[in-house]
Amino acid sequence: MTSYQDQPTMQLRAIGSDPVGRHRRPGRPRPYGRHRPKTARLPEEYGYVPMADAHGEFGGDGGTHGDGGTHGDGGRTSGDGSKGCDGGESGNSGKVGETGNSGATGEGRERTAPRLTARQAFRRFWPLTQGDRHRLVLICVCVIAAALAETAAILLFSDLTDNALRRGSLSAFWTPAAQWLVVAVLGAAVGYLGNSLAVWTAERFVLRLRARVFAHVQELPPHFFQRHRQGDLVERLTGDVESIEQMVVSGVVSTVSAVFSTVLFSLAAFRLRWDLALAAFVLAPLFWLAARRFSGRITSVARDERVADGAITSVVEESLGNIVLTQAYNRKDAEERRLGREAGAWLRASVAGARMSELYEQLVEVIETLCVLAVIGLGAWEISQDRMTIGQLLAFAAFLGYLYPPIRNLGQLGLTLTAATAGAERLVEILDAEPAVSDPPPGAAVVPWRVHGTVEFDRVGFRYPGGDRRTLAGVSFTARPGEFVLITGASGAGKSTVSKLLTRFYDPVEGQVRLDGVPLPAMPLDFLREHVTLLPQETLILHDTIRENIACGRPGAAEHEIVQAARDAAAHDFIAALPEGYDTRIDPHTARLSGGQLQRIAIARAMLRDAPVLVLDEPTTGLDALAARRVVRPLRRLMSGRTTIMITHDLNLAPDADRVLVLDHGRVVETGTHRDLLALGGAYARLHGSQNGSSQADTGPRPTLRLGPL
Ligand SMILES: Nc1ncnc2c1ncn2[C@@H]1O[C@H](COP(=O)(O)OP(=O)(O)OP(=O)(O)O)[C@@H](O)[C@H]1O
Repeated sequence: MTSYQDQPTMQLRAIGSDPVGRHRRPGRPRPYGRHRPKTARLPEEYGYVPMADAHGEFGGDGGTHGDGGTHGDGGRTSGDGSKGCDGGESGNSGKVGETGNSGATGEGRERTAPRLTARQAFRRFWPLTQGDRHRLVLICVCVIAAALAETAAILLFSDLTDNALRRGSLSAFWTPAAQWLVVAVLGAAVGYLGNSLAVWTAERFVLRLRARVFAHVQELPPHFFQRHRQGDLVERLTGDVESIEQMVVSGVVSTVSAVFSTVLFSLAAFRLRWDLALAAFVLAPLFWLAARRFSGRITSVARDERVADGAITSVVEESLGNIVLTQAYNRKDAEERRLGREAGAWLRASVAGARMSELYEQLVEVIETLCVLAVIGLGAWEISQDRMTIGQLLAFAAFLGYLYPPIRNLGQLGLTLTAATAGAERLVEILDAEPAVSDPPPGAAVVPWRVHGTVEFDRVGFRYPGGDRRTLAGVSFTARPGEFVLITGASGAGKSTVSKLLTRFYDPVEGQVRLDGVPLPAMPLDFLREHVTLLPQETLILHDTIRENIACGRPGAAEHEIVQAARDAAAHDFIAALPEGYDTRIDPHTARLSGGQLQRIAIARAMLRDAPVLVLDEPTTGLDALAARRVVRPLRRLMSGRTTIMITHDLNLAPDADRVLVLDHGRVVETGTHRDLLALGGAYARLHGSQNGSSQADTGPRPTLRLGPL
């Protein structure tokens, strides 16, 4: 019979992940979906736990010393607490179970994500492992080989203690010692290979998933972004994406590891002492029951925490984006309270999660103690019957230190998976959001042609998705190549909506919009947007150099073309005067350039694009009179020879228009030239009069935007 005299002295690596964190190092993610550190994962997360952790569950070190995970959590909780919530908040930190609603209490935090089971979430994201499945298979082979090596080492250790140590025979030492060494080297080799591959595969999965979600987000219509806070979307693209990796790649590897380790270690246990092994297994289902009991609550806390993470990012992002408003209106305290509220919700969810994790840990600890007591009880009886020595019993008890972690991990893995579904739900919500428009099916698109620039709106009606009323109804007009059509009307009349239909952010629900007689949905989106340039109300600036900001109008443009576009936009002089010239980095909130200067950079970009149709949405909004005057000249150059649809309240530009359209509650109520409409004395005359402080008095031209020679 095999016997053990002492603890194993060799550092065996127990295989199997430990997702709930008994062996967790500080900073390692908890199972209920707190997002992972941004660095590469620790090898243990793929199923390889170093001896320092595996040791001591039942061995001399005892469980308390191996409790790095607890300290890790503690450190993190306090560290995150400093994010902005005061210590007093922790007094509210919920009891376990009380946090179900905690994440939904803060302002603007909605839970709109669909509910998924872990299985549905897994099925949804598993296809993304395509291309890396052969690596996953190889990782699993490594995991199994490592478990085999571990088992062999356990058996060789028993051989050594039985034959070399107990009998005190050195000659019986050499063969098992050499075999053990070979097994250890092989185990190290597959461990290295498996871990390296696992990190590579997991990171590739994260990369692929993020790219996929990001690509999808970029196709979503404007109303999606109006309904979701930007910070929350950022959180989904970072933290949630990473939590899904835990479910898919690490989840599969950890499951294979735990299952094989459990089976192999169990076989080894039965081989060593079948009666003690039976006693050890009798209470094992309790691990599974404990995990089941906790899974629902952990998912709920995980959801709260993901939502709270998104809310914190949103508040920080919104506050910093609105820093002028904050400072000018003394809103510093209000913003701090806002962040404090969100951070408080996060703290409650986080602390509840940590407590639940800890509760589960301690329960598992008690179950393990019960199992060990069952083994010791049976062993005591065996010893009293002279069928066993105390050394053998202690050796078997030490062996349980290797046997229980993978069994326990099987239960914990369930928790990790259910927790990761919280992140999956939030990503599925994005992925299921439909783009408002799509390219024509392959083969159905019209053949690209040389666009002349005739724009037609033919009885166009439109309602925003989810909107309760029509924004546009029966809108018809035509702008021929080179014509300048000005659209005006009261605020909310539907003017900007016209620009969104013309650039196909949405399709009309009635009627058609056509370019050169071709309905917009019949041409590829890229083709349309190459030929219709939008200069929206807010100046669009990339976080990049001025050169790149202009060049993105036509990627690949030569330097002299960029400079010429800047000259035409009256931007070259102030750009050249900057110390770094065209290499000056700017961003949307840049203080180095004025609003008018940024607008001229946007005009230079449009110049370079050289599209036959131009849509200008309030091109001078937000600029003072001087800046607006400086922008008008380059605008004249830009508009020259192009079909221009200008949306504006500023009727100073109207005398130059070939046609003026007046929109009211989504309908065209008047159309004609500036002079005709003033003479008509209707809606246009009233708008014009209110702008100029007189009614119908001024019928003369206001030569601000003459499209004559440049
Ligand atoms: N994403 C949206 N979902 C629902 N309704 C919307 C959406 N965007 C705009 N609307 C509504 O459509 C109507 C027309 O909006 P639009 O922006 O076209 O008006 P506008 O004439 O350009 O106004 P302004 O001159 O103030 O810019 C408004 O009542 C607005 O509330």
